Amino acid sequence: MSQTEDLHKRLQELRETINTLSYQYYTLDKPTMSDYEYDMMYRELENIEKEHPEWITPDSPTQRVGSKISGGFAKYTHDRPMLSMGDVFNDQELREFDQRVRDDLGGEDLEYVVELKIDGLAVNLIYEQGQFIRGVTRGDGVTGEDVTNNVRTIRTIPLRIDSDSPHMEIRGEVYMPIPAFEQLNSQRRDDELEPFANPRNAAAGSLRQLDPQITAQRKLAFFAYAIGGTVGIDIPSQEALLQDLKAFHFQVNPEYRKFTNIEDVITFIHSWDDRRDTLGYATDGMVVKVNSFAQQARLGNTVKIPRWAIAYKFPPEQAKT
Ligand SMILES: NC(=O)c1cc2c(N)ncc(C(N)=O)c2s1
Repeated sequence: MSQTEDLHKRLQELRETINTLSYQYYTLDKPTMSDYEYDMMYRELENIEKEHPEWITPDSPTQRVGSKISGGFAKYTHDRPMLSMGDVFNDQELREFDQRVRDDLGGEDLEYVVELKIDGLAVNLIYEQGQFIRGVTRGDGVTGEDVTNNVRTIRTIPLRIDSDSPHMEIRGEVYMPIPAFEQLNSQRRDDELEPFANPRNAAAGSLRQLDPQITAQRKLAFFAYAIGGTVGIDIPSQEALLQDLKAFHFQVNPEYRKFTNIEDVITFIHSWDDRRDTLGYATDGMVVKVNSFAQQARLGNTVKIPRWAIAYKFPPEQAKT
């Protein structure tokens, strides 16, 4: 093999290895290499790419932080609308949701998957042949803002996934972990800037920066939880989808559970009443979904919201005295 071919092979090894190390460090929170070794590999990759810019690919870890854009964000229409969700605020309304679902399904057996509702901002990630192509805010559910360069800086979002689907839309929530939020606000107070009111506003403000260098410093993260218009893969249920998203190396919130009746759903929801503030990220409720995608399709959606899911909203947290 020629020296150039050797060098190109080394670049490809470094790119794969560093992406895997980032996944273990940021998504699994299980670093497998010292920072020094990581930095040496990263610098070697940067040096080879400087010598051969023609070898740079969008999924290279050096491509996470792009350049500032001018003139605001382009608009992008989602292939499949990002629906909002009906809200309920008490147990009785959860039981009424369950009754409606069972009536519409003619009394057949069903399962619910219950997930934490992350208090961030919903984004749509588009992958083509496994390559991260575009990140779009939810916007009005039909059209959002193209914030690709900023989404690219989020370390828990893989730049490449192991799928040859020509088009895949992964949906989830960009959020700011509480420690990052508190550190950011402390810095803003030192700089005599207005602190962010809550982690959701901080995440939204950070994702809508025109300069990705600033977004990259805000320590945003992403929980994947849904799939949009997708070509070529057939997933039977929400539980299977969450397992697939995890296999694609997305961060999937681990606090989801599956139940066959609404009383167990209610018990699980209330098990969070006094321990939400131990999570390290902001939540504003729980999402209850019919697990089977076939049953979801039969239940369908109204214009704005699914008939197969409901969001239980936690009561506002008591102001800390
Ligand atoms: N509006 C929506 O459809 C959703 C919003 C959210 C949210 N903020 N966090 C988690 C989930 C989830 N796990 O499904 C959903 S679904």
